[in-house]
Amino acid sequence: MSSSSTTASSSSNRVVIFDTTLRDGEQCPGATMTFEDKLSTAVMLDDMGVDIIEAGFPIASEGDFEAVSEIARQTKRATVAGLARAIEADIARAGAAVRHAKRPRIHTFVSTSPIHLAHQMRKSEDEVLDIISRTVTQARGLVDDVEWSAMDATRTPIDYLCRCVEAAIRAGATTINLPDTVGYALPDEYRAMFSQVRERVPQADKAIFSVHCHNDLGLAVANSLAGLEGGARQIECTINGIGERAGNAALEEVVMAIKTRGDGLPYATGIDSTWLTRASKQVSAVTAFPVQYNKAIVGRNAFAHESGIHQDGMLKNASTYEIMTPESVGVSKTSLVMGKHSGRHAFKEKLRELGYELGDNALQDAFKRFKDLADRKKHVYDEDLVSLVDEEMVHAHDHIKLVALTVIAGTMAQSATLTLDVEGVHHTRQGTGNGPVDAIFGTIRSIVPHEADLDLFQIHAVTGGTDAQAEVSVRLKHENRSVTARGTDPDTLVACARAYVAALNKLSGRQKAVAAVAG
Ligand SMILES: CC(=O)SCCNC(=O)CCNC(=O)[C@H](O)C(C)(C)COP(=O)(O)OP(=O)(O)OC[C@H]1O[C@@H](n2cnc3c(N)ncnc32)[C@H](O)[C@@H]1OP(=O)(O)O
Ligand SMILES: CC(C)C(=O)C(=O)O
Ligand SMILES: [Mn+2]
Repeated sequence: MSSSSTTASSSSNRVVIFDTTLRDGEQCPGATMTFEDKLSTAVMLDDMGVDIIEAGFPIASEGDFEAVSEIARQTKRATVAGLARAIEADIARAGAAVRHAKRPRIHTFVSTSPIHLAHQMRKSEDEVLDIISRTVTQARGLVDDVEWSAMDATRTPIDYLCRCVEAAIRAGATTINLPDTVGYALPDEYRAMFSQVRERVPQADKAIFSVHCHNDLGLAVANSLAGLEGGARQIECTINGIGERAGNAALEEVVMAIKTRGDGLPYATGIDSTWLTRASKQVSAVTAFPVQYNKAIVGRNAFAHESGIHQDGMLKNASTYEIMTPESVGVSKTSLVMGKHSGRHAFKEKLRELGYELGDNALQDAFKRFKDLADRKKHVYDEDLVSLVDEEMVHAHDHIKLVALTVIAGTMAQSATLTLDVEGVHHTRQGTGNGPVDAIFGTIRSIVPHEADLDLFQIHAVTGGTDAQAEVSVRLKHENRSVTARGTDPDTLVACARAYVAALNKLSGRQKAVAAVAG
């Protein structure tokens, strides 16, 4: 795979894919990822052919700095970028985090719109121009590959935007990103902004122009593609479209639009599209953000046909109702039916069909849980396996584990007796509550005291039937940090306990904050 800065220019049709799942994606409330989640996601992004991985915002926290540094060390092909405000300390920190990468990039940004200059930055236009020159020069002193972004570009008067872009290019920026930070632009406006800036700024052809679109009006993908028509050749996007507020342009949608509509969109990316389903599942698993059923490309229904006329057409010829094949996004026609008599080979093959490739240990653990499930449940559906493997992938490094749970529920009393394994030591407690779920959560809290509040609690069935697995989502909030986690089990109350414990693991992350287990 060739690096972005060497191949993309507005005269080439190669579009650079800049993935910001680990930075802008992680900015959506509750989507916090652990260090291990970030590393495994970065490895996957590298394998699938992403050109640039924005690994985080190194000044934001020690954890983000460590994650960006480790991703920089481990990434084999992609450029690794760290985000920095137009502040000396941010740029130094980003430079230190990415310096071990084969291809390091510093991505620095500053606001340019009158609204942001007046209310957020409280600086004049000239002061910001000066800041751009200083900070881009500083970044170029640290790395050769510097991206500069005009925050809120789409609400910036074009004359001033051109002066800012000119200052950034003169100071050495190699990529110029003009984001639709607030998701306000219409496709034609966004295209025109790129055309005008590229036409008016001297030496604009020295830089690659980049789109970065938010989905507040549901236009993020349409705007990103319109930006290409205006001469941009880098698209900033995220898996499943996660990101600040309504999210960013979805990587899978951008990639498949380009691949499927080569006639109208004469561009190419370096992404191997057969990874898209797996990538979507991995990001959904590590963030615990469900993918909506009708989500384009990767939703559960994206290739499902229910109505008679459509099914009839599909049986005669798939092109009647499918504009791309499921195989092209990594969904194979599933054929194996799994049950309690299935063996490891079939299990492994089935997971491959569903888009998962597990290491030996994870496969063994998942197989054991599958057998347990098959003993308890009449039909093991694909959705059951997906939930089971998602859990396995996410919880391999947990330091708090649910060992046993007994619950008394009903009209007379509600209590929970619970055993947790905390860093290898078993703790058992009994507690009561206002209902069985309250009793379980209270008992967990008494074993592992913590300050976080329960911010969200949701239950839904993974499949139909009264023996369906329950999937429970729990969001915990502590100060300004919130994490979401999922737990599944045929027993709804066990799923509740699993979800709460998973959220606690995520919240304490690597800090082993559970050292304070109640004696
Ligand atoms: C559009 C985007 O997605 S921008 C990226 C947003 N992402 C994040 O904010 C996530 C990570 N952020 C953080 O961890 C924190 O906000 C930090 C560490 C970066 C900064 O924390 P704090 O120093 O406590 O500042 P706080 O977040 O309250 O305020 C932001 C400050 O940065 C300034 N600022 C914002 N953007 C920029 C910029 N691009 N360049 C320079 N200064 C900026 C604001 O004006 C404000 O400065 P002030 O304190 O002088 O008023
Ligand atoms: C930091 C910048 C690129 C951003 O995320 C935005 O403007 O939306
Ligand atoms: Mn953004």
